[in-house]
Amino acid sequence: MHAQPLARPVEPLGLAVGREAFREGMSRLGAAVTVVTTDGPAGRAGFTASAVCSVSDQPPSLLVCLNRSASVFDAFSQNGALCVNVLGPDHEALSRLFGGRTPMAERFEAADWTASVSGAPLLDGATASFDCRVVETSTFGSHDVLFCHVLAVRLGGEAAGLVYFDRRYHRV
Ligand SMILES: NC(=O)C1=CN([C@@H]2O[C@H](COP(=O)(O)OP(=O)(O)OC[C@H]3O[C@@H](n4cnc5c(N)ncnc54)[C@H](O)[C@@H]3O)[C@@H](O)[C@H]2O)C=CC1
Ligand SMILES: Cc1cc2nc3c(=O)[nH]c(=O)nc-3n(C[C@H](O)[C@H](O)[C@H](O)COP(=O)(O)O)c2cc1C
Repeated sequence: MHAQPLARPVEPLGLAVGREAFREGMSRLGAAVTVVTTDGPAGRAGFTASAVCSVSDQPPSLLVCLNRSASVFDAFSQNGALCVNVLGPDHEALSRLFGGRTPMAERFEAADWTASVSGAPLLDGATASFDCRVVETSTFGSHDVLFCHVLAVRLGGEAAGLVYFDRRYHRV
């Protein structure tokens, strides 16, 4: 048997990777929808986030990617604490509210909240909530990546979720 040559002709892959092609591809990477909240000296704030990821279970940690141009950016970077609230199937309207361009008071009026250990608002009825302290921040492109130590986890009654895929919400 002869070994196959390693080099193969390069085939066209499709769209060149500009912003639009990147977003088109990313629209097919389904993700859980969360509302990330904070409270502290810089005030209460929250935004819808799909760029949330588990990092390590020792120490229990996760990351959140936050656009520096978001109105909530200063509150998050100054408070140093946040809560990741994983949304359930009935939270589509809440996700839209926290998804931008709505005054902060109006966003929070739409649901019930409990203060967590870190001070960040925990969403009552969330599928799961991760109360966190921000321990490290990296700046990359338009976003800051917030590395967080998880201080406490609260589980909701039912393991049901909301996924954002193909620019639409899907109940899981
Ligand atoms: N990671 C992020 O910052 C995300 C931001 N969004 C915001 O919601 C708007 C609507 O999103 P879609 O309906 O999904 O349509 P879209 O065509 O704007 O985005 C498609 C996908 O690209 C990614 N994406 C969008 N904007 C991004 C950004 N600034 N940085 C990194 N990744 C980004 C996300 O995975 C998104 O689901 C976006 O224009 C953006 O403002 C939505 C999802 C993730
Ligand atoms: C489904 C969905 C997912 C989003 N995910 C993120 C995210 O992971 N990171 C981010 O910075 N913004 C994300 N956004 C956009 C923010 O929610 C939005 O910029 C934020 O609410 C601030 O908006 P504002 O500047 O009008 O207050 C997402 C929006 C939607 C609708």
